[in-house]
Amino acid sequence: MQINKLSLLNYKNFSQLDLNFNAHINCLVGQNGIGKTNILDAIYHLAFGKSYYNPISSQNIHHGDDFFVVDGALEISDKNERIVVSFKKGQKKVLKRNAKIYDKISDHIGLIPLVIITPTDRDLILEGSETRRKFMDGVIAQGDKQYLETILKYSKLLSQRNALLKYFAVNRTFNSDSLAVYNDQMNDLAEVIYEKRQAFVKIFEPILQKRYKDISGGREQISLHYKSQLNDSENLNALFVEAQQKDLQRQYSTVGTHKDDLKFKINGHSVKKFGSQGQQKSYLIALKFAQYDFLKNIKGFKPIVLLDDIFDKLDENRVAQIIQMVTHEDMGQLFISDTHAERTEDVVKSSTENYKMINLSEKE
Ligand SMILES: Nc1ncnc2c1ncn2[C@@H]1O[C@H](COP(=O)(O)OP(=O)(O)OP(=O)(O)O)[C@@H](O)[C@H]1O
Repeated sequence: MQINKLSLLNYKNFSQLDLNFNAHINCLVGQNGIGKTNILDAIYHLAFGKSYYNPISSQNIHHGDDFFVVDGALEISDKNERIVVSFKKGQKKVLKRNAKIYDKISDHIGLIPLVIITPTDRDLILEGSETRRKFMDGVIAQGDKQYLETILKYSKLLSQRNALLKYFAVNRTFNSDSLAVYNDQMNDLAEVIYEKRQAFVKIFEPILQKRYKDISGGREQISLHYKSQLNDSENLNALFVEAQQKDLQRQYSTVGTHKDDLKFKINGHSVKKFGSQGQQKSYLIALKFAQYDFLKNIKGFKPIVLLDDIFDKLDENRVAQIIQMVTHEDMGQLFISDTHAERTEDVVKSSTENYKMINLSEKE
């Protein structure tokens, strides 16, 4: 699996850009604000049909223009593939695979397995449960289409149920039958989501523990726990009955798999509350590498890895360790962004000769 060429039209700060990539390691270098992250984000677009950093498509169009195109030439399982994502203001985003338009962008997810490591990953530890759910859903969905469809349906029903609760409050009315319609449908979907998340954590935890051990030298024991209101309840319908008064009062659904979370622990204690900065960073990198292993296992080929700006945010030892892991394991295609060309080249060169430096400052 590799990206051979990327062409951008009116994408963020690039009016037009054509790049050819190395099959192994690509170092995107150049000064701050030159567009290194934007190129990684364009690659992310090819895999997910959307930006990792900015979900508002119109803001990804180059200022002053009214459309963007991200066009990639790839090789997937020894077949040439062309993926094109385009967006015009006021219209629906279009995603094409070999000139054929997808009916739903979600049908594309999983074709290009990809792992992105960025300084914002620390949100996974520091922020609320939504960030961790998104991470978990993203990993599972890349290998399981039915799961993706189920969470999309669940989240649509959740919005409709919340709208109904609001409607009851605004109109001072209540109809248990109409609420039951949502409860029943969400109950069935929640059962699937719960089972698949449970199964995922069971497989993922030992992979994560192994990665953490390799990164930290094996001093501490880490764990990953799936927390769900469904752990202590028969099913979601039972939870809905218990929470009905609260839901009506608050005008939104207070129970369900949209409240699930992942608990990260080191030696039995919360990584967020008790982990040192170094332990938190190691846990995060282990999570991302475990994501890589998990995807590689289910896909049967190596995912693409994007490393955004990690030199500035991680100490050099950790970065060198990541690059070594990547090169020694023959990891597949890797894209690294950094402001310092020499720093990146030195680290990469010490592990492999198979790399390409792409200096964006020279492309201006
Ligand atoms: N829609 C847009 N139109 C034009 N320029 C944009 C748009 N969105 C972002 N930019 C510009 O892109 C630049 C940021 O690019 P990017 O984040 O990729 O830089 P970088 O090379 O990764 O920088 P750093 O080294 O600071 O992380 C900024 O100059 C920003 O103004």
